Amino acid sequence: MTDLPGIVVTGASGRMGQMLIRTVLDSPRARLVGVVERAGHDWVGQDVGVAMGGAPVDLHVTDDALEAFSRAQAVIDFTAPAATVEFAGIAAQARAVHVIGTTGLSEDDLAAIAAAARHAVVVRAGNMSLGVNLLVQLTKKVAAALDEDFDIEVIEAHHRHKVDAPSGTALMLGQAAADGRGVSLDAVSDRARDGMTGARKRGDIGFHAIRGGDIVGEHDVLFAAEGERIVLRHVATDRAVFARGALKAALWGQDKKPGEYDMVDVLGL
Ligand SMILES: NC(=O)c1ccc[n+]([C@@H]2O[C@H](COP(=O)([O-])OP(=O)(O)OC[C@H]3O[C@@H](n4cnc5c(N)ncnc54)[C@H](O)[C@@H]3O)[C@@H](O)[C@H]2O)c1
Ligand SMILES: O=C(O)C1=N[C@H](C(=O)O)CCC1
Repeated sequence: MTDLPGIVVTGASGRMGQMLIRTVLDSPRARLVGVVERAGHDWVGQDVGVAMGGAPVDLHVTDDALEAFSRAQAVIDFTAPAATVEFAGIAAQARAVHVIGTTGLSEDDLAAIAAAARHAVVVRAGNMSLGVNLLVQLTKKVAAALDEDFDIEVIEAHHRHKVDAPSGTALMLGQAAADGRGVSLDAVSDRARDGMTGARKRGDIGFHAIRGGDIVGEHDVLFAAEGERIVLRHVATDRAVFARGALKAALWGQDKKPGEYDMVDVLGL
């Protein structure tokens, strides 16, 4: 039992944090050795089982990431960009696999994570579900097969609390479409249409973000031409799909060399 990889979950009280804690506690392949929340949060110091509204699990929420990570083989982190950058440095110091689900990371954030990945395994993906990572591969193939007579638009929908747009998943899908076409996403990305925009530019990849209610995550990649269109769609109805993927990544990373990996590597797609 004690040989099972020890996992720390950060952002314990969050939507994903709670889902991850349940997933690790229920897993026969890993043990939960720490749960981290931001300093000042009222969960800090509480038994996490009780804080989540259930029975005690004899594990208390801490704001001391350094101490928690030092006892872990992997850290699963779905928090916020500033926290994730800080955790990347601490996980690298502890030589723990850092599984990053956090989205909305800037170029500077990504550079800091790349620096940490020189010393430890980092697995990062804007979406950890099997379905979306398959959709990424399909998007690349369809984009490669079609020419610019097909306009590509990525449409995503999420719950009202989401703070970043386009979603990490939408950016993965847009990147896959651009890769399939052999173009730079930065050069063709069209993210904001409002007012007298002029006609659509041939070759652009458009992004649209819907926010409302409790939508878990929905993504369409639309290929629209004269007389026909193709829609590739993924609908997540349960955050468990992201948590299962993240735990798989944490276990997969145990015997890998330091470096940056994604879910395509983990799933062997
Ligand atoms: N990659 C994926 O598959 C995937 C899936 C779902 C969500 N996400 C991303 O995960 C992130 C979190 O999503 P959520 O819906 O759970 O958000 P949330 O707001 O419910 O949870 C974030 C948690 O992180 C905590 N936090 C913030 N700063 C912290 C710090 N310094 N130390 C410790 N904890 C800290 C917050 O207190 C909060 O509990 C977002 O970026 C979201 O886009 C990714
Ligand atoms: O709920 C969120 O926030 C989600 N974020 C990821 C994204 O930005 O794509 C994955 C889906 C859910």
